[in-house]
Amino acid sequence: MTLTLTNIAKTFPGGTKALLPTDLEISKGEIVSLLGPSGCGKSTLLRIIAGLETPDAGAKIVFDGEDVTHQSVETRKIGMVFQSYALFPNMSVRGNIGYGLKMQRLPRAEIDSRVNEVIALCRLDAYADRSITALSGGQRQRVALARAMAPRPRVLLLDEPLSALDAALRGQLRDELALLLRQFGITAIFVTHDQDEAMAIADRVAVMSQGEVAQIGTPEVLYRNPATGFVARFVGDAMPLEGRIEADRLHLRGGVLALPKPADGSEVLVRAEDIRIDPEGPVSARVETVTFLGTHYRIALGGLAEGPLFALHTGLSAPKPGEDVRLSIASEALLILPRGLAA
Ligand SMILES: Nc1ncnc2c1ncn2[C@@H]1O[C@H](COP(=O)(O)OP(=O)(O)OP(=O)(O)O)[C@@H](O)[C@H]1O
Repeated sequence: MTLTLTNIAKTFPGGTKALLPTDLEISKGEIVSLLGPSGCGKSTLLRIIAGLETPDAGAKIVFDGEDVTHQSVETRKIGMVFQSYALFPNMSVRGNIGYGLKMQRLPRAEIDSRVNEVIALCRLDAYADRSITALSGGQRQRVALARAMAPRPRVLLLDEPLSALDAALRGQLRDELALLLRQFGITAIFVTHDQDEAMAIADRVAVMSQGEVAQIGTPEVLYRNPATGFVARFVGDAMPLEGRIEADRLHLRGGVLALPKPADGSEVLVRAEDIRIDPEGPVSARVETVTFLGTHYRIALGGLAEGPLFALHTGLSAPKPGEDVRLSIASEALLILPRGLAA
């Protein structure tokens, strides 16, 4: 299903502008993530698509050429998965998945066949007759997904579906969810505030800030070509380099860096993986802390900015806290961007 959103805005009573006029086009089978900090309006946008919230006048929501702007939640034929799962604890897995189909009064045989189909797809065969209370968080999440998919929705909406899980399980389920959504081939919109999750699951990510889509693109485009300092910070944790810009030179406390182009009035940012500890480097800094993380060391460098700047360092050894080191940053790795509106 293709989803076309035009001029979607939301002003809550009292005047809070949760969402400024937004346009978005999502292709058939595409998975789009709405990514942004708390309060940026992502849930509001999702709830408007679902029909749980009414947009301001002038909005248009079209599902495959059909205007659904004024349709109720039920007639939109969407599937939803929430953080809390909202499963019925006293029912079995099978009972939960079939519940919506029963409400639709589908014939028994049809219900059974659809329930079996999603149980197999979500690899829940071994748990089908268990009660929900006898499942792990990850298994419950798969049941919630299976239940949302059983009525064959036109679009699947997911609101922070992994946020109730612990960190290790989240990582595993993130990849699993990405795979399942693609197997379903369904158009899906996924709300999260976690950049790794958005990048792992979505074909395109819409980065939101203060009620607006700051940038939409593939994870690679957002990472390599962020449009603003805000997007660069949010996707890939770019850090601002505080210094004085004079044409194509950035004067830092510890030295001068060459910029790829004149940057007066812009913001210069860098990512931890692009800072090299290099005895020949043009900038000096002091090592504050060193954290060994297995694949690399994470080094906090002081004396460059107000707060520390982090560098990822690979190799068999690392400098020690208190040592003075020299750094280099390839000029093409520096991000020169308009100052982010929501820094
Ligand atoms: N029912 C409401 N009445 C008034 N203001 C609301 C209502 N719901 C949300 N808001 C406000 O609208 C803005 C956007 O909220 P929304 O829930 O869409 O943000 P979000 O990006 O999903 O945040 P979170 O990640 O914290 O859920 C916030 O400032 C919020 O306080």
